[in-house]
Amino acid sequence: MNEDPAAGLKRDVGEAAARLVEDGMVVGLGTGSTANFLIDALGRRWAEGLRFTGIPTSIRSEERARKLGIALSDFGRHPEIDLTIDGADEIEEGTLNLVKGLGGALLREKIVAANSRRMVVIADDSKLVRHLGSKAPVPVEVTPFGWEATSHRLGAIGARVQPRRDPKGDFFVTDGGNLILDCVFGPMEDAPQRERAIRDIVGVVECGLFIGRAEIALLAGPNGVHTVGRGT
Ligand SMILES: O=C(CO)[C@H](O)[C@H](O)COP(=O)(O)O
Repeated sequence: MNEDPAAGLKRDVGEAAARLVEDGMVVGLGTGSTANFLIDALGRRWAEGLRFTGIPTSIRSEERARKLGIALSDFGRHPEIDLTIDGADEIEEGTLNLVKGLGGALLREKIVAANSRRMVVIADDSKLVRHLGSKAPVPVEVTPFGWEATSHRLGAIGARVQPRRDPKGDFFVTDGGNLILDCVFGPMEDAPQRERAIRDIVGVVECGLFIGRAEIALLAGPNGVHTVGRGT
């Protein structure tokens, strides 16, 4: 198995973010390899006596947190979340707008982020980009019915579209039973408008552009973890 070269940095930032959680909070638990380090660190804090309620953003994160004994609840019972901590595939300098969803959990992640008082994004500093779309495609979750037509419409607004497949070559199916179309737009100077254009297409369930959601980013680099706010 290939070792993730950024694993150490992801661990550092996951552990730093776990220190933001306080007793009594309702906490959105992100998805992905960085969020896994956060969940593991929260599991250790739980064992030491910290008590909070976790709202997982995917079945994978739910299973991981449950194994560590963390109390979980469903979003319907806690529609107001104090703090969500989640990873990202790209973080735009200055705006902290994000591309998310290469891990396939973007719909729940966006619902949880949209209903959180604060969202903190955690990543190694290779995820910081000048413009979203520089390195990552924009994942777009679509209904299985009519996905070809939806794909065509995404192509018409400038995307090079690749349906996501699982390791066996079948369509990747999200926790919500939908498909993902990975859309390459190249570097975008107009991500907010692009998000609206994507979401206007019938058949699109949600898109992996997170505009104005993250309040701060914790970024890990060789010199440690530092905090970046919007506009800096
Ligand atoms: O959006 C996500 C999952 O849907 C992840 O947060 C994103 O893919 C980052 O993952 P990783 O921490 O493994 O690099």
